[in-house]
Amino acid sequence: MDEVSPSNEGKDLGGGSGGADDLSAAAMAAAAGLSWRPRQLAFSPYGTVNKVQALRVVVRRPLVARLTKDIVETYQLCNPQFKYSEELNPKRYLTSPSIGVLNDGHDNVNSDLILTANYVLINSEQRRYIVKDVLGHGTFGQVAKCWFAETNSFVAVKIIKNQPAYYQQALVEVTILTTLNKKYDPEDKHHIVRIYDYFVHQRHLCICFELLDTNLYELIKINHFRGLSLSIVQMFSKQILRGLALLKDAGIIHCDLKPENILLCTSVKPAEIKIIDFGSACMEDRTVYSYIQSRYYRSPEVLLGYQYTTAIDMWSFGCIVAELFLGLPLFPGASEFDLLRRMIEILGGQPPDYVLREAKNTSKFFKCIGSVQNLENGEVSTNSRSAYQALTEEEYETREMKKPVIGKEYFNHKNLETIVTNYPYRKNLPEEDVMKESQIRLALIDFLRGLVEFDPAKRWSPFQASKHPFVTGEPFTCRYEPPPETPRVCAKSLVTQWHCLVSFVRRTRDLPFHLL
Ligand SMILES: Nc1ncnc2c1ncn2[C@@H]1O[C@H](COP(=O)(O)OP(=O)(O)OP(=O)(O)O)[C@@H](O)[C@H]1O
Repeated sequence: MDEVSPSNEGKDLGGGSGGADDLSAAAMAAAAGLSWRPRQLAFSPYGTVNKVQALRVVVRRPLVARLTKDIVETYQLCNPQFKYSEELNPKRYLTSPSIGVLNDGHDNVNSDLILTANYVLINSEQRRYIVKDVLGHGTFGQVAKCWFAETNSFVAVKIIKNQPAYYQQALVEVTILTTLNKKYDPEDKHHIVRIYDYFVHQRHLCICFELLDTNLYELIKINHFRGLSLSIVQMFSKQILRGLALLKDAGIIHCDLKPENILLCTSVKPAEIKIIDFGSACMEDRTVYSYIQSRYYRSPEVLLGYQYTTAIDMWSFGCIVAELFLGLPLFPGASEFDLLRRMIEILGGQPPDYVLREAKNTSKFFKCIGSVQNLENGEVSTNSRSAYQALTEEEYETREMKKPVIGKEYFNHKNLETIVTNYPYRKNLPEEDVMKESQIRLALIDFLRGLVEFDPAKRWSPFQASKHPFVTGEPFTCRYEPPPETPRVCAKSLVTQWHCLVSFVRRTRDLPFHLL
């Protein structure tokens, strides 16, 4: 599912457009709990201008304004035979390519439904969602901003590609989100996107969500890839942890946690974020896919082909927290070899032997050195040294018959401690604040150490991480010892939800495929 979404691949890590002003406005507003909106754009006959400029245009050009406002009447004055018909309006295509070649001309070559402005999506109860814009594209399809007259509000509708595999996986997304929303978070306190509706339109499964705003990657980009302030990183971390705690209780693994999948809420709740995109998610006891997670946020156990649990989301979370602070990904691996090489260098360690011994891909990245002694309890020891050593670039090339792809270095320092400690302080920060921030940075390093921990069994759970001084704001005095983990709640209701979905699928006459 992932390579799927590797926004990684072409991820723009430098430059970027947009104003730092917007971000500082966003950040300040968020910190103060105030509403913030990015600069708003409007369309005019002179191209795209902001609202203030647009107003000036109208004031200066009354003739143009008059013509545009009463254009039909004006045409009728010129030609009394003129009749206006909406059907004759040129269509504004929102989907590209816009040539209908599949599904009786409704879909393009990529199996995406061809959307135009004001296209109407209709659910099984004849409720209408009017498409106004496209918010984003992904592996699974397109996400459109729609007007839903019944509630007098905008919503986001994910229109899944008309292909069996995507359809089936999207049903999993529906199941998982419905259960999370209804059963585990009825009061909407855990920062998980709300699902409102789902239906089939022209053989496309459509999933209707609450409308959210910019994602965290875009937020960092607006800030020219400079990190966010520590108070904002702390605030976002707390919220994401609430979401991850819920997922753990429900026995669900997100499998694609990354800044692009964490969205700011709309102006109603400006400093709030929500986790989206459960299209790759799975239940902890059904981990069927081995190729998951976007590369920069991929955990060592997934990379090595070892069994995985909800702990893989905690690894991704650690990478996200570091990125929010640094403005750049912590492990921007250009290939899996490069990813592992960076992890080993920055963290100064490697996956534990018990993982390397069992993992399917160990021989791709490691060579076995030294003899391994089996202890009575089944553990393996090499007198505290590992029995495995990571391959050098040359050794990898000899084994794989190709050079490993190595990406650019973004940090001047080599390990986590020095990268965080030496990250430039904000300009003109008073000496006293520098001292305070340096203490919080120490807390951040300790926090990250518990998250980007090679050993999945030692990696902190959401509950354990949420008690860390970096999150609670308590003074950081010494290395954090996490409290014992709380017992897991059984995720029975997912099964119930799955049965509801099966009956939905059987009931739906418009179904394109025999799925179940
Ligand atoms: N609820 C929402 N409100 C606003 N925008 C949204 C919402 N959900 C999704 N989007 C936008 O649509 C994009 C694609 O959505 P999503 O990640 O769910 O699709 P996907 O096909 O699963 O993507 P991926 O290839 O990353 O797995 C997001 O990056 C985001 O910009």
